[in-house]
Amino acid sequence: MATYIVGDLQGCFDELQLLLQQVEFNPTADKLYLVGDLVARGDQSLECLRFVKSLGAAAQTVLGNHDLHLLATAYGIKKVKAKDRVDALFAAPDFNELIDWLRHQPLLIDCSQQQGFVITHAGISPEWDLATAKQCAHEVEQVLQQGDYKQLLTEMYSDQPDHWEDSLSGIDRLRYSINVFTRMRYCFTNKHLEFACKLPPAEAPDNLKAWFELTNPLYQQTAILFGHWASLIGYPTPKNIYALDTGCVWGNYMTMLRWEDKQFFTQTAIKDYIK
Ligand SMILES: Nc1ncnc2c1ncn2[C@@H]1O[C@H](COP(=O)(O)OP(=O)(O)OP(=O)(O)OP(=O)(O)OC[C@H]2O[C@@H](n3cnc4c(N)ncnc43)[C@H](O)[C@@H]2O)[C@@H](O)[C@H]1O
Repeated sequence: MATYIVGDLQGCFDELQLLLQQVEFNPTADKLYLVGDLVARGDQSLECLRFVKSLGAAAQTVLGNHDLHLLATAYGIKKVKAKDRVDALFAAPDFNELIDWLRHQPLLIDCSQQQGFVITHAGISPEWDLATAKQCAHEVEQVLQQGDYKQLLTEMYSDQPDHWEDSLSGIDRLRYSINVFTRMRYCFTNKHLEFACKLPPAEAPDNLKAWFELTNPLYQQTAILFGHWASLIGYPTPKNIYALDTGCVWGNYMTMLRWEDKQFFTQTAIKDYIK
């Protein structure tokens, strides 16, 4: 049995299949984890969702910002962006089923006890320990799965609050958590979140630090596997920090990590997705 973790798909279904063939993935014995953003911009979001759902217990994903945005568009809260190329998904007979399945996916997968890693789409706040991260993920998942998820998807679009306080409550607390788990890249040195910069660290302003370069004992205690940040490609992250989005949809490649021996497998983009 092997454990594989793959970076952002963003509708790049063929590259995922080629990677799975490369490692001879066996769904009856192996496990596939996904760091989220299964959809948007690539041309096969429908196939990606159907495939991951069809794997059942052999696969598990977290939610990314594009996945949450898809949910918002599916419930009529936001308009579909043409560049997201999700027309085939919206026209599919199993659309509602796929959207319902997606809404029930978590923000955090915790394998720290058994295998020594956790997975989120963007990262874990420099202001959280693991217990707080798990609690915050749980609170958002509860609303998405059983609460007023339409209201949450309506009110999640803001960059505030940009820092954590234990006293945060209501939509502010949920929004901070969503932004950390699905959108974070940079922080100021005081650990406040910054969302505008999407540059690679070498080109970022001096007053910004990648979230994982701030001080948090958690970052040494367990490995953190994440995606989201395509321009991080080639950046030497610290031990324990695994950046798996290598920008397939932007013309680079898709990355899959086999956890047991830490071997990386890659598949170059086979199409020009962003024209
Ligand atoms: N709570 C919330 N608040 C607000 N919005 C929310 C939200 N929840 C969901 N959303 C939604 O999130 C979606 C994405 O936001 P956007 O803001 O539209 O998209 P993005 O930054 O391009 O994000 P992406 O996740 O695609 O990041 P990536 O690193 O691949 O790409 C980032 C950039 O890196 C660049 N890039 C990629 N590879 C690179 C490389 N190798 N070198 C340099 N740059 C590179 C790309 O050109 C690109 O511009 C929107 O639909 C938005 O509505």
